[in-house]
Amino acid sequence: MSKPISRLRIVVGADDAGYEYKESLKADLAKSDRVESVVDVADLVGASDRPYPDVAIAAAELVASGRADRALLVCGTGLGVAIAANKVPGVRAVTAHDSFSVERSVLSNNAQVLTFGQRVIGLELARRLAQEWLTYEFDDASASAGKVGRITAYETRSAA
Ligand SMILES: O=C[C@H](O)[C@H](O)COP(=O)(O)O
Repeated sequence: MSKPISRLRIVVGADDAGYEYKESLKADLAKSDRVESVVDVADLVGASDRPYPDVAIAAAELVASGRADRALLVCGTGLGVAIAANKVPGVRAVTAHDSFSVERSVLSNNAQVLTFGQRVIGLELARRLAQEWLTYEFDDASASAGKVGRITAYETRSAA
């Protein structure tokens, strides 16, 4: 029997360029039986028009501290929120706009943060990719684990 997938605590966030997609994705996540809870960064930082680095770092810090399992972030391209989230130690954030990359972001890279660009992909594709993303769970016993571990080891060395 396969292991049941964990229910996820997800934080969502967007800047002004990603607001509409974030709202739509948040509503989808709230309805998913794979999701335990959804927190919106805007409710934590007190505004929905914060620059993308503020949003991404606040979300990534929730993931890094263990208060959230994953983050789904949206800006114009998805790139700025990924760059900013990746500055938070322990966080692996990717922009992925296709099904295979979304799958591998979890199964190969154990990325906890997925980002989309509202100005890049259609809403229905973003919604579908977010649903697919929920179905993947990293396997600590997989061949990919050692590779991800080397990223973490570098991070630990460089912080010393
Ligand atoms: O990566 C950055 C995002 O796309 C952001 O939403 C827009 O940033 P800009 O206004 O600096 O282009």
